[in-house]
Amino acid sequence: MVQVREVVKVFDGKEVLRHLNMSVERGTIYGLLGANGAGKSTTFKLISGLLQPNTGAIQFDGEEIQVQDRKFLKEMGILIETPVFYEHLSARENLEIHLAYMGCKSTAIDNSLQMVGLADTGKKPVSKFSLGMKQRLAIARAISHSPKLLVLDEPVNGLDPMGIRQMRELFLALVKDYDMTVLISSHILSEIEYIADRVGVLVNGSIAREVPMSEVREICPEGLEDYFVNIMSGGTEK
Ligand SMILES: Nc1ncnc2c1ncn2[C@@H]1O[C@H](COP(=O)(O)OP(=O)(O)OP(=O)(O)O)[C@@H](O)[C@H]1O
Repeated sequence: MVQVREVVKVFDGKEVLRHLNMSVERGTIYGLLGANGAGKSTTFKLISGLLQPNTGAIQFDGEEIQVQDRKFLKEMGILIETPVFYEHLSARENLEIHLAYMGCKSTAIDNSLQMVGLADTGKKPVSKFSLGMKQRLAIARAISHSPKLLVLDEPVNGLDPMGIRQMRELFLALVKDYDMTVLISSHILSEIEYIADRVGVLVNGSIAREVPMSEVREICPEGLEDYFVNIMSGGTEK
């Protein structure tokens, strides 16, 4: 569904991404890992068409992504960095505005709010939401227009353990029952380990390893955290 080919992204004269290649298969969950500042959010913004690569190309569903083209935006549900809302409006009103922008009917609002556990927030303005509630609303907004691809940068930030578990089940269900493909980053490696089909590790601006989770388990029975630490410390065998 997503093919990133030889992408270079430069900020202030510094190559943040250098010859980045990655591919995300349709109907799977891809976990993108990397240390702070490795370039995960930048990669997600490029794939979402929010940023333009300096060189290289990104294909989505066989077509080259054009930056800020609403045709691509409609196909993607995006949660990158800190989500921003109309704070004086309710969850429902925020989703109405989002769906109007996307050119979709508001019929999916109840289901989206239900899926993230915000069905009972009524007229409460977002300014009175907790951090975790805002994160849930951001997930509801990302899925509300039934995108093909969900791009989720640290989506469980601020969620309590129950919330993390609920969102984990939700992401798995979105792939299984709603035909979505998920691209996700998280520093909580146990979460990625639980849901991802494939992981990519971003080091020095490119993907150092891209492997199925089954291979990670074979190479590193201790789990994804050990696999990740091994790569970060220059390990070659794992
Ligand atoms: N708009 C920008 N202008 C200049 N530098 C930027 C910009 N956006 C990101 N960077 C730089 O690019 C690098 C990668 O940032 P990015 O946010 O993609 O990393 P990340 O892997 O998502 O980090 P984290 O895990 O801390 O969220 C960092 O050095 C950051 O300072």
